[in-house]
Amino acid sequence: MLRRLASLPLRRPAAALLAAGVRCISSGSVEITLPLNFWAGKRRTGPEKCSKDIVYEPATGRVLCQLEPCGAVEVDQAVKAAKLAFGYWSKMSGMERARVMIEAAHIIESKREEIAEMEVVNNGKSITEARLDVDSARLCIEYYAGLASTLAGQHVQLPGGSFAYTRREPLGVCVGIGAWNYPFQIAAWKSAPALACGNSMVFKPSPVTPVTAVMLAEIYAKAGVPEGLFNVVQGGQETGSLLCQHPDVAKVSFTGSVPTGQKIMEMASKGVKPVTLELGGKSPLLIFKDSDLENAVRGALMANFLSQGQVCSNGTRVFVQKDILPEFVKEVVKRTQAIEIGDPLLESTRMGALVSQPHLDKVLSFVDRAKKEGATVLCGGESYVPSDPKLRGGYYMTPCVLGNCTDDMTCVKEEIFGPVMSVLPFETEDEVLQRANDTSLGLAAGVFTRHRAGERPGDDRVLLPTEDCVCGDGRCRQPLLDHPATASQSCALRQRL
Ligand SMILES: NC(=O)C1=CN([C@@H]2O[C@H](COP(=O)(O)OP(=O)(O)OC[C@H]3O[C@@H](n4cnc5c(N)ncnc54)[C@H](O)[C@@H]3O)[C@@H](O)[C@H]2O)C=CC1
Repeated sequence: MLRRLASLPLRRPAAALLAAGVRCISSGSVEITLPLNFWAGKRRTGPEKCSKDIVYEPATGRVLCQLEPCGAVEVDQAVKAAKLAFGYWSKMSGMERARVMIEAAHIIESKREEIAEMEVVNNGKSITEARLDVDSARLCIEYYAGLASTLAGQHVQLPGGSFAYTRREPLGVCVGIGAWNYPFQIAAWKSAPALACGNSMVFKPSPVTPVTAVMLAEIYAKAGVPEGLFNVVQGGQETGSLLCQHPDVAKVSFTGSVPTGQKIMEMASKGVKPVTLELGGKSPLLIFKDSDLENAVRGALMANFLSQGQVCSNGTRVFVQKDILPEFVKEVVKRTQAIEIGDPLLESTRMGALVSQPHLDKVLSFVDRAKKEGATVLCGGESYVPSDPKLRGGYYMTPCVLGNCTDDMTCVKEEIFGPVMSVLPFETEDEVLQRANDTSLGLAAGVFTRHRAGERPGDDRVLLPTEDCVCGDGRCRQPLLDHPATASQSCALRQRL
């Protein structure tokens, strides 16, 4: 199938690829020469005199493009454009805004493959995952478009026939700062709620993955947002700081690491600006002996190896009840070793490249440290060189399962942000809850069991019932919908049945 990238010149002519019957883009074939900044409705070049950052293609290690980090002048131009657009957009009704956003969602749908391919080229994740990221971005825009026309204030009756009312007003120019693991999706997740409420946005992607946010800017423009409503400025720490400190910025929404989040909160506090921070995690996954092992194994693989393990909410501390530990570990290792690593643009690939060479080195150094601290590498944890010569410079590693882990090890305490699973045995529920919660990076959590808490065999703790049971036994905790007993039957009868 031929897919032509409208905005991104290809190194190899599309016709040649079409003749060969392959997709238009292949790893190693893309070079980006168009400017990656976007404000006031157009792509813009960065400052003339600046030291350029090199952006690499993770699958091959090739140079993809050069980034011109924006300075104070460019940041100011983008914020001014956003301020102007805010004047128009904020006066539109929610329904009018929703119409434009729905149009943007349709355009994303029609360009799904094109966007997903560019995400793969810039980020290194597999094409099957990148397509889902694009879908999630579109769904988010659709969802907030749906909310736009429901935003309303309140009317409050006061004594003596007086009344008060509240209005929901947009803040103004919002800044979005994104991480590199979900570049397109983060840009959509930040802009959709802001735009739905009548705000405008200046978005700064990670300098490692600058490419697809500007595609979103073009999509919004094509959908009909006012010029300057969604802008993209490229750069790293300095550009980000300039945005956070700009006096015309009303709010900052950030996704990234905890240390950067702390700095952003500090900067925003000087201007008394609200912030939304989505930061790192070291989340627990609890696998009880009564769980469906097949489900639990699949869950653990997904919670550790999706996007090469570069997911903030990954369940990287996998606590497994001792009784099933050998069986669980055997199955997890077998399936981890079977994960197909390679060219992220191939449909068969399950794990692509990590985002950069420094990040790969960092993840591998965590594995080394784990070994020194007494963990056992049950599989993987090594750099990997695919057989395809064009991929030899890419940033690949074999997914790793670490056994013999203890709670005090670095691999268990710190966010690795790579394909490294730490397996930890446990005996009782109370023990595992205490250990799972003993972290300053508790972003998410997962549990595999066939019983809800309080229902596990041998667990006599009383839980507040969520639904009334029809059987008349006050101690019954069976949820109504699952209950096989009728109103005339007792729980004892149900148990005998
Ligand atoms: N909770 C969540 O939803 C998510 C959290 N993350 C977290 O992000 C981290 C990985 O992403 P990275 O890009 O390496 O994080 P990072 O914190 O290094 O950078 C994130 C963004 O902040 C910018 N930045 C850096 N210093 C700044 C400063 N002083 N002022 C303003 N902006 C600045 C960067 O240029 C980049 O755009 C991980 O810790 C991960 O857990 C990633 C995705 C989702």
